[in-house]
Amino acid sequence: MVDTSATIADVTVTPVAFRDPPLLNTVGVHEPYALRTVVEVTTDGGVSGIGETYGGTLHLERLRRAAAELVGMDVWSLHDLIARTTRALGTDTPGGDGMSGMVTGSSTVDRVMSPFDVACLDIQGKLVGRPVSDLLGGAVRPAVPYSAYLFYKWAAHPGQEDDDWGAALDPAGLVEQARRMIDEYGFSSVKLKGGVFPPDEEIAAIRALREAFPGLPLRLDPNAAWSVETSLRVARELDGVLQYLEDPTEGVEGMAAVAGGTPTPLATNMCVVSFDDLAPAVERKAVGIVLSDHHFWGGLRRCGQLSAIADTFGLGLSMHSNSHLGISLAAMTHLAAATPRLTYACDTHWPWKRPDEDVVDTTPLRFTEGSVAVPTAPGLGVELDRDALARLHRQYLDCGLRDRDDTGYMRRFEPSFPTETPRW
Ligand SMILES: O=C([O-])[C@@H](O)[C@@H](O)[C@H](O)[C@@H](O)C(=O)[O-]
Ligand SMILES: [Mg+2]
Repeated sequence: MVDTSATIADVTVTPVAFRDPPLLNTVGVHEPYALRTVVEVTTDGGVSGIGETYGGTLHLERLRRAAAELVGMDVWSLHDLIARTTRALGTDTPGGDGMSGMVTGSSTVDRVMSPFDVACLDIQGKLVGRPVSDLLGGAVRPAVPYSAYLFYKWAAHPGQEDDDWGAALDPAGLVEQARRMIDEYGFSSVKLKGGVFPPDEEIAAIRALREAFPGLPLRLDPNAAWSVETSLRVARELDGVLQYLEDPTEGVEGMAAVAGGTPTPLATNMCVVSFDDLAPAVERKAVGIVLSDHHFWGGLRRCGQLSAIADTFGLGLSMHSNSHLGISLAAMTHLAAATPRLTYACDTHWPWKRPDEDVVDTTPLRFTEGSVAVPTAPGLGVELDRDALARLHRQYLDCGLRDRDDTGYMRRFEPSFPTETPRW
């Protein structure tokens, strides 16, 4: 019999930075670099696996604490991973979610253990010669569809030359952005990050997108920038136009009030972000669709548990994304492929990343007709490029950014940029 036993002998935790365009959202604007952390787990037998997560200071410090606790762990034990991460964190304070204030309240243990779960699955796959999707129950689709993720954006970071995408600050600019993204990637669903301009301007943008792309499902996500009343008004105006409306307003109670007044399904990656949030949301009928995200739901296997709960209570599943690199795209693709309930095209910030900046060779992750084929090589199917990792780590050291701060960056250019919620 093949020996598949493996104990963790070493864990490295490396923060990296990659260039990011000036994408606008309700809390501000993306800074010139997005921060991530790459973890590499190596077994006593010399097999290594990789994972990727947020890059903020507090999160990084927690990852390092957890990493030290994992040496000696059996790579097959999810329960020991949970126990060791919990022990490493002790009674830690909340925060460190790496999402610039847009998602709070996710479980710290789940966030910290997530990249290690991915790395352990990568190792397990290599040990048994099977792709990660097989370890998650098997792929139910050969390729995973992703959605075009539109952002209002400036033409350039202040003081820099215009980037390749140019500005998108009105309906025509967004239609042009969507057209290019669809032409290049083949996406067949479209999401607009809203909460940036007054709701009537964003309604006009959705109408322009509907007219330009008649058959494509459309989603709008203002990251809880609206009151219940505004949300109900927007939902009424866009009745029948949206596939779902994502986080129009804050909190389970607010979302329940909106959900009760519109036939448009509501989705969330803000008010249901941990297992503790599920019961109240189900009880209040606050959301129809949960955007899973293995980075804050505890990794790929914990997302499988989320999917079982969604099955039980009839919740739809979609997938959330932040700015990310290829390790996460591979992990998201394996997970989505092995989650029958996940029937919506997943979010991804991928088109906003420059193709020449990554820590893995991204060839296995090419988009065809808006989808990424599930990698079939053992493990995640992507390998760490150590030179590229060193380059992006150097960029992290040099760029000076240590925590995502969309609001602070915006206020350098618009000192009176508002932070009150709801904004409209
Ligand atoms: O990258 C952004 O600006 C997004 O707004 C992101 O931070 C959100 O977490 C996300 O995409 C969402 O769906 O809420
Ligand atoms: Mg969202």
